[in-house]
Amino acid sequence: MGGDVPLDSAQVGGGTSSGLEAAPGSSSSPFQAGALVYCQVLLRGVVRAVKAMVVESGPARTVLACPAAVGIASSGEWAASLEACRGTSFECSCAEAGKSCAVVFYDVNTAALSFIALPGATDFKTADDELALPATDSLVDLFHGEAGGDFLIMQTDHRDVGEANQLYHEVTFGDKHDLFVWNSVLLLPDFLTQDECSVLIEAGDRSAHSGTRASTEFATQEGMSRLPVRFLDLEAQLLTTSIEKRLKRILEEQFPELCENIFGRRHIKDMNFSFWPGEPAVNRYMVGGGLNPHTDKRTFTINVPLSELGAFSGGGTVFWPQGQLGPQEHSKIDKQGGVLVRPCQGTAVLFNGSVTHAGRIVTSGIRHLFSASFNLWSLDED
Ligand SMILES: O=C(O)CCC(=O)C(=O)O
Ligand SMILES: [Fe+2]
Repeated sequence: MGGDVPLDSAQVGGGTSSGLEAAPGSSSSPFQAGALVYCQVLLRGVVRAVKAMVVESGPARTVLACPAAVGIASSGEWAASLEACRGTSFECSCAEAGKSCAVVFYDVNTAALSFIALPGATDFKTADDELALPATDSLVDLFHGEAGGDFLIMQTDHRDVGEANQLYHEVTFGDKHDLFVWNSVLLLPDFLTQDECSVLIEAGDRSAHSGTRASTEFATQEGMSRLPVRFLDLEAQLLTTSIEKRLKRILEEQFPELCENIFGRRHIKDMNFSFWPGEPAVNRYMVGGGLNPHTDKRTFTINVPLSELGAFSGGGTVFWPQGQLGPQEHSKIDKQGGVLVRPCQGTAVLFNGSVTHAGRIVTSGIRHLFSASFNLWSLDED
């Protein structure tokens, strides 16, 4: 099962392009538009070194153009061919007259970039497989024109190449961060298998179609429902019990210090869950559906995207730095800012209950998400 599979990869989502309006080449960013940079990208356990060109740079987030060969296909997998990447890749002209190459745009964490060439980095190429460099002006125009309407996500890793086998990945935001505790979201790739995701999606759909009572707490508008697992069929309920156990096991085995810090003990397998009412749930977002900024008010939240990335557009979870607003001030949030995390199916997204976050509106398709916020308690507590 997913939790027993070695977790050898990780992903980070990018921010919204509109949240990236720092002037190109702004003094707080080391990168200038047009600079060639390198980074590693990760998806489903595969690490790729990538040569990329800066389109817009900012202190925290940078928009990159990458060779289309590292694009993510509509299935959410690496695109094996340009064909598979169609819809997300763009033709642009190259510095050398008369040539063009296909690129994909991504938002990345600026900390993920370096000028140091990475071994085997994927290069920009023309359709005839010749090496070529995109022309900066053409990229900037393309990004603001065709690509700029929506952002694309790069799964990046800003650890050293040698550390690529880490079991989890951390997305940080805000000036200061501390693993899970402050401005930090943890991602566990492949936490659920594809089959497990399907079980929950199908049970959620059956429940939605049969008119089960569903909560719309925090929902932006019609089109979103939270379907409590306790109203789903038995298979989904049993699976959820095993997911709960899997999570405790992984936390205890891989994050003992974190457990001590947040639950007051290193051994948590025997502790009991106290969930937010109506959770665990399968959230179901149809077109127009999303969740307004909120906090989950429990110690710990686990969200797992159940749908494949290609099943919907829009969507993903946006996070805002902590400590800027009081607990009831969500309406003051600049919704254009924030860091978007939009990992692939089955990745567990873990964060603490005081992080403000929102479910970004789905613009096509249907997005399903497993969601549970909880405290842990034990009878032998003082
Ligand atoms: O849709 C999302 O990504 C966020 C879900 C969420 O925040 C919740 O269910 O409380
Ligand atoms: Fe939430």
